[in-house]
Parts: sequence; structure tokens; C-alpha cells
Amino acid sequence: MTSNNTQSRKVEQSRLDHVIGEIKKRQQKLTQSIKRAKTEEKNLNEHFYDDVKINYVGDSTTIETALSIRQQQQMLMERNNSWQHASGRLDVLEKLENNPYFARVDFKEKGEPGPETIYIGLSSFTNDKDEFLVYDWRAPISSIYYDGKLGDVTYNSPEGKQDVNLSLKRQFIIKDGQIENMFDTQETIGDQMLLEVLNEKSSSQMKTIVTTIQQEQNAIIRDTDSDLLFVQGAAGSGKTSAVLQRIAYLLYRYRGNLTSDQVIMFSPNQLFNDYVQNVLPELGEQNMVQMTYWQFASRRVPSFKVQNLFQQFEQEQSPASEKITNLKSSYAFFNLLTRYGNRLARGGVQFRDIKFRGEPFIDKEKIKEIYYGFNSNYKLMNRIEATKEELIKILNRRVSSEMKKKWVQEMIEGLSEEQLRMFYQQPDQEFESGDDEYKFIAKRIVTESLESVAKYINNFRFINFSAQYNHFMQQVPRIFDLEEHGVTTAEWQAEVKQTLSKMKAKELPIEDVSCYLYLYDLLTGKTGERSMKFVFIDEIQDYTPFQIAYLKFNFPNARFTMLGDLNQTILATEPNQRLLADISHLFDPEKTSVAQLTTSYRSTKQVTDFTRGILRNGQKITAFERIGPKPVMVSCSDESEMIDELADQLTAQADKGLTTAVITKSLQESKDVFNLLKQKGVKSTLIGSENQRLVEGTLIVPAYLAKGLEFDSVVMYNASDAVYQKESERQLVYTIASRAMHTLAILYTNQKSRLLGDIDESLYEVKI
Ligand SMILES: Nc1ncnc2c1ncn2[C@@H]1O[C@H](COP(=O)(O)OP(=O)(O)OP(=O)(O)O)[C@@H](O)[C@H]1O
Repeated sequence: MTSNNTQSRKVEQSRLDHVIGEIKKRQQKLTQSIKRAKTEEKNLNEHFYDDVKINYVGDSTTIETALSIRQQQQMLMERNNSWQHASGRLDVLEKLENNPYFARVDFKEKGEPGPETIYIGLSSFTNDKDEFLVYDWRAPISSIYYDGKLGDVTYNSPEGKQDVNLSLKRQFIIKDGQIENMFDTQETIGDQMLLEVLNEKSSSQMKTIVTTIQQEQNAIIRDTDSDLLFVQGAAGSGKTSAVLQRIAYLLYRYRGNLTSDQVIMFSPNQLFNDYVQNVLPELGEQNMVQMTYWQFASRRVPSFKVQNLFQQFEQEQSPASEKITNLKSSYAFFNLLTRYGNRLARGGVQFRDIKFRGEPFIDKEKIKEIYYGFNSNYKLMNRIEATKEELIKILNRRVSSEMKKKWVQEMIEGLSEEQLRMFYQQPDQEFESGDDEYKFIAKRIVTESLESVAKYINNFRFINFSAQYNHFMQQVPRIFDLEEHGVTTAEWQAEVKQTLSKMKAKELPIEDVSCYLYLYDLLTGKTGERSMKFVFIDEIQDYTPFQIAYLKFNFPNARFTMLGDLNQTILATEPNQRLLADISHLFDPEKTSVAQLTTSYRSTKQVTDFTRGILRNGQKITAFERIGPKPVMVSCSDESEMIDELADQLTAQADKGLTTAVITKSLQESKDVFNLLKQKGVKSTLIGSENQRLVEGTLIVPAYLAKGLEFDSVVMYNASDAVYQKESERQLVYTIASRAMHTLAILYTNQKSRLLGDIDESLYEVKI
């Protein structure tokens, strides 16, 4: 129902004018107080020492001086904090000024007399009398806007569940301080508003969805009970959107106890990081920490080159090595490593000599004796710490014997007067005798030289981690039933050989890097990043159970939100089938929630109905009623016709100012298409690496980089049967096609991929 009744619109506009007036007044006040605080800070800085009582006589006065300095510093800091806080607030007000709110709800609380009216916007705003003119969309009461139909509704407040009766729900579209449109709605969030939002063009940056959050999404956003919140959602159902608003919600809900650096989000690739980076700032919050699993793992092993996304996607694996990759990625393998780690308390740790000046200094036999000399109930962590302490003690004891060595004598003899003086504590240092001076210098030389050894010990370099990983792999057939996982001992041995030669060449396959890091952590007693409170993992279907278990181990105090679409696995690895079952072992079932999002908002009904047809055992996917053209399948006689067809389509799209992505299977094919188009004078941008930025216009992008993104129009290039044949590629085909918002074209030569064969013919047009 639309409420464009002129009278009520006038009333709303005049209320809006009033609120904007108040916001402007507040802005002025804040600007002045920032100015004042800045001037005060400047003055304080300039006259810092004027007000500090400096007195160098006697101990007590020095303390007084220090106190006085501290007080000055504190004042400075307070001024600084206050203007920084005020300027943060000013940023928010700037956002509110043009568009202070997007909704109004009227409701009556049980037992209260008249109905109350509240307005909901991006952030709260109160007038000088502390009356709320706007409520933050994250406030407990705002939930009724997203959750309830008119009538009785319940919401969660800090005091518990509250019942209210909702009598009006009004949505506004406000631009530059003017109400452009307003609707009254009975429903949770009126389709009309949603339609307006969804009909907009795509952009290279994701937008916020606060004005149209859907009820199921609201439940995900506001969940504060679960240790694990697992969101399964169809392509385009708003998983990523919901989760970004969830982060904003959590930062609001736990303000004071949670900062954005205690929230981390793992994303599928760096392109995606760029795509979502504006959402939180638009909501007035700072971005969380964001990285890919590859970045997370490879920064910890700087001496290795970790296999990247491109290599993973484009590698051809033999069936045997595929089986082994699956095994190494499994939860069973994670448990095996844990068991192996426990056994190391009894024997098997691989030590390395500690050398000094190229000579063995403490040999590995000695280190082993120390390490295993401690009480048998010592855990690995205590054992290594105690060993470290013992080795440092040995090091300290060796200083005096080392001082008598010939190299020290030679070194001192070779020093000029000036160089010698550099070792003095103070330039005019005096010694009782030449012998004293010699001893002093010798001690300094030796301690300085031994510093590198101390560092070596402190960094646990006396353990040879590569050899340890090798030892583990050699042990596997003895401590694990390989046959049960369909792997023969011979296959395993061949794999070990290959991994070792890769490690010699300083390369680590992605599945090995997690094992390697976990083993490292077990041995050194590293217990992860304990300060991280919330971990978000997007596209969870592309993670292996091992990686998830390792992330859980690495963030022991965090609550997890995992989002995924089990229909969109881009890397066709088998353990994903058991992903949910494996994950559930890691969390308390009482504290685990599973949410489903089934409506696809990204694509038109025609595109969604078509893409659903690609899936065999697809989860339930409902199309949102937004109408567009049917997808088109274009059969071309050969490659050159396919490029001609593509060029025609792109030219037509570009005229409409739409962003089109041409998605190919491999990077090489993207490069070829890009060059061929260039020859034809068609402008496009090749997205060949994760480090690029998304731009408007025509993009050529390989499938594995299109993950999580969306475009007005998608052309799936070369969807021929020769290219997409394997059943395991069905989800990849689905992922590609489901990137389209408004139009989708599929080009192929000869025969279209068999994976597109089951789609009902009424769902697409054919062009020959
Ligand atoms: N409640 C909503 N209101 C308006 N737009 C929405 C809403 N929910 C989702 N959308 C839009 O739908 C599109 C898809 O959302 P999003 O990328 O979050 O989906 P996803 O589930 O993460 O998709 P995929 O798994 O395919 O990457 C985005 O353009 C988003 O803005």
C-alpha cells in the first residue's frame, strides 16, 4: 500500500526539515568544539614545558617533575581524544544530514497508554533534550522494523523479550533532504522498496542493505548466542551483505568491548576485499581485518612460496595425488597430526646444531638430551620453553671461555683506537689496567656476537621444522590406516618424495602449508591469536576441513560465522561433501546455529530460474520477483564467430552504460579473449590477478576470480562441451552463471556443455 496522501507527506516533510535543522545545529556546535580542542591542543603542545615544574635537585622533586609532565601529557591526550571522537561523530552527522532516516514505526508497548513513534536511520541522533529524533538501525527496538508484520511482535532487548503491537510501518526514500517517495507496508519489508533497490545498476563496490534487510537476514545479523553460526545460502541470497551488516551490528552491540581489529574476515580473493571495503565505512564503522587464507598462511612461512589460487585452480592432478590432497585436507589428518604431536613428547623431535662462527656450538645430541631430560609429564610447550631457557644459560656460561679464544684476540688487535673506543660505555671511560680494558672489550665483542645465537634460540631455530614435517610424513603409513582412505603405501611414498623436492625448491602446496603450520604450533606451543573475538569465513565451501579446524585452533577465543553455498565449490575436492559434518565436531552443538537463505536477490527471476536448472541436487532456491530477459544460448560455428558475437554483444551493452563480465574458464583464455577483442577495437579490462581493482565497463575475468562478485550482465564465454565436461565442474558453471544480475548470455561452439543439458528449454532463448 502506498501512502502518498498529500497531507501526511507534508507532515513528514516538515518533520524531516526539523530533524535536518537540528542535525545542522549540532554540526556547527561540533565543528566549533573541535576547533577549540585543536587550538587548546596546539597551545598545550607549544607551551608544554612552561607549565611543567622542573626541578633537578633531589629525588622527590624529580618525581614531582615527572608527575607534572604526566599530567600535561594526559591533558593533551584528553584533548586529542575528545576532538577525534567529535570528528568521528561529525562524519556520521554528515551522512545523516542528507538522509537522516529511512523508516518510521508506530507501536504500543504492553501496558503503556498511547502509541510511540520512532524513526530509524544509519545512526542515533538525539536533540539537546536527549530525545531520540533518530534511532540507530541496530538498536534493539529497530528490530521490529525488519522482523514484524503489523500486529503483535516481539523483540529482544537487554532486559529480555518485549512484546509490542505494531500499528504503522512506513518507508522513505529521501534524497538531499527531500522525501522522494514513501510507502506504508503491512509486510516485513515491502517488496516495492526492495525492487527499487534491486533494479539499480551494479557497481564496482558493494553497497549497504540496511534499509531493506530481510527477516531471515536480520536473524543472522543480530545473533549473539552462537559460537558457530553457519549460513547456507543460495547464490545472491545476501550472505555477504548480511555478514557485513552483522559486523556493524556487533561493533555497535559490544561498543567499548569490541574493536574492529578484533574481527577478522576471510574472503575468497583479494579482488573481493576491494569489492566490499566501502560497506562498513558507509555504515560509519571501521573495516575489520580482512585477508585470504593464502595471505594468512603464507605470511607465516616467508621462506616458502605457497601455492596460490591461480596455481590451485589450474593445476592438473593425477587421480592418486588428488586422493592424497583430499586426505591431507581432511579432518582425520588434522587429528592425526594432533596425535603425532602428542607422541613427540616421548621422542622424535628433529633437532639442528646451534652453530657459532660456522662451528657447532651446541650440538643436536646435547639439545636432545636437554629436551628429553625433563619430566615425562611436561607438555610440548613447557618442554620447548624449558629447553630454550637451558640453552640460553649455556650460552651465558660460554661467554668467559669464548673471550679467551683466538678470534677475539685477533679482532681486538685489529681494531684502531677509534674503533676500540666505540666499545666503551662512555667516550672517556677509564680502566685500571690494560688487562682490564682488554677484558671489557672482549666481553662486549663476544656478547654482541652471541646475540645472533640467542636470537636463533629464541626463535626455536634449533628445531628443524622441515625435517620434522618430513619425519611426520614418513611416519604416516605406520600410524595411520592409509588403505581406509583409498591410498596405498606406494602412492603415499611417491607423494612424500614429491613434496620433499618441492620443499627443497622452497615451494609449499596449499594443503601442506596448513599441516606444516599446525605442526609448528604444536611443537612451539603457540596457542593462536587469542585477542580475536569474531571470525567470519565467506565461501566456506572452498575451505577444507583441515583449514577450518586449523582456523578454529588459531582463534581459540573467537566466535565463528561461516557462510557458504554448498552448490558453489570452485575447487572440486571431495572432502567438501562432508564439510558440515566435520565442522560440527569442532563446536558445541548447543551453541551451533544453522541459518538458511533461500531467496536470490541478485538476479532477475529469469536468470535465477535458469541457474537453478544447472544444479542437480540444488538446495531450495526461490527467485525474487524481478523481471528481465531470458538468458540466451548462442551456438557459434567456430571460435572466430564466437568472438564476433561477443564483440557485438559488448558493444550493445556498453551503449547502455552497463557493466559486463566475460567469464572464461582459465586465465589463458581470458588473456586470449582480451587480445582478440582489442584487435577488433572493443575496449575491455582484463582482470588477470587478485591485486587489481574492479572498474566499470567490460571486464574479462577467469572464473576463479569472479567468486562473490556480481555484474549487470554476464557472458559465459566458450561454454562448449569440450571445455566443461566433468561432473565436478557443475558447481563452477553454476557459480559463473549466477554472477549475472540482469542479463546472461552463454556462448559455445559445436556442442554446449553437457552440464547445461538438463535445463528446461522454456527457460532460455536460443540464437544460432
Ligand atoms: N535485503 C537486501 N536488500 C537489498 N539488496 C540485497 C538484500 N540482500 C541481498 N541484496 C543484494 O543482492 C546481491 C547479492 O548479495 P550478496 O553478494 O551478499 O549474496 P551472496 O549470498 O554472498 O552471493 P554469492 O554466494 O553468490 O556470492 C547484492 O547486490 C546485494 O546488495
